Amino acid sequence: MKIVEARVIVTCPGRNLITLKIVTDSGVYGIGDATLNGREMAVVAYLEEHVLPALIGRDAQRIEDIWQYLYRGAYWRRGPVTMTAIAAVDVALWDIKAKAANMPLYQLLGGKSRERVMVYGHATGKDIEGCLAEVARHVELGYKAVRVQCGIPGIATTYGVAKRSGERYEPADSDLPAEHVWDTAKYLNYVPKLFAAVRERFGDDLHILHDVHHRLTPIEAGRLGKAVEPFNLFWLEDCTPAENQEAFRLIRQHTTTPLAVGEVFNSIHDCRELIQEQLIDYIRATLVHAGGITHVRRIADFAALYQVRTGFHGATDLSPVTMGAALHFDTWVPNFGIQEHMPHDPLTDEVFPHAYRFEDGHFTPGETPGHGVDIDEELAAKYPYKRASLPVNRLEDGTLWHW
Ligand SMILES: O=C(O)C(=O)C[C@H](O)[C@H](O)CO
Ligand SMILES: [Mg+2]
Repeated sequence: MKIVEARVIVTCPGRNLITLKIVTDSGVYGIGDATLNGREMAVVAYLEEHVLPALIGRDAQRIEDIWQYLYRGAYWRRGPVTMTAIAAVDVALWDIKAKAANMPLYQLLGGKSRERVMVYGHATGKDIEGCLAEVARHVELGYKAVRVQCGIPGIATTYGVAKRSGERYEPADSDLPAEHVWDTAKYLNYVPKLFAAVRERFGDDLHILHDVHHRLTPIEAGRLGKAVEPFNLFWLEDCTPAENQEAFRLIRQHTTTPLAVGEVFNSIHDCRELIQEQLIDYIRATLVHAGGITHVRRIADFAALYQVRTGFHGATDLSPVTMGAALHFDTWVPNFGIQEHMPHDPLTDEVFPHAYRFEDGHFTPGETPGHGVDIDEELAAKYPYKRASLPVNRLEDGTLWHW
């Protein structure tokens, strides 16, 4: 089954999304997501200039060999641009293999380990009351797990909080990076009150999650984890930047709050100590940014040895193609924890028809052969790329901080 065509489709149906389409001489084609939020065109250039010409004529069935060819063959290994480009190829090839086998992808991976995939939704509010109203809406919709984020008094903008209540949160919201302001002391004083209010209003059964988005130092993260133990969080995410994996030893010494890390990781080497030393509980590295199914399967298998479970990134900058492929992976992977879910804009869903379905706080990937997600190219062409940047963060004195 030879690859005869490989091309990149750039579209912006509400937000920028990059898709790779690989066509074989048998007529079977596959698609992969290549979206790297705020750096989209770097991956487009990498694919078009360096990867796609080398794919033409190769056997689409040789997924592992193509993965190794693109990884080792680049010489410049790893990094988000390289690993996102490899992921797009890999997911498209798994899509082709499963379609050719006439199987939904989860069957090819090893079959179902569960009937359905629990997801968490995002409740965001300008203040605690606003967030509680959003939690109530999610509970009404059937969610069993909700990530809670709210505005912090005295800080003009806070990560994860939509501009207007009830609106979708999209951080890449301006041509050039918007400048946000951060104050750790105000955040640490306030955020435990949010968890207390959620527990009081919704009881003990609802799973609650929170994303610190890399803003604390290790000792501050330890202090927060310890302070919020009574509220029994499902996880505390990205409590400190994780380039320094050792930092998590300090946090672990201070708290039993479960920790999730890894949405910015692109390789098993980014999380090797975190997993091996059992410094985290959930690994968030996912298909699109970490080399596709071929590589993330290695991360998940390695994590399973240490009872670390998956909790894949699933923000709206990960296209429906990643969502579909991730749901097949989640259905198979033995050490599944939870899957993030942020609904896409209805227009995005129209451009990417898909087989996955939400019901009662869970998703099922569908039975369509492949990963079950397609692209309507005619519709996609109506929405051209529009540059959009993620914000930057500064402390009140102007020091550049982690966003
Ligand atoms: O969904 C999350 O947990 C995020 O942290 C979302 C990120 O800010 C987003 O994917 C950045 O592109
Ligand atoms: Mg996050």
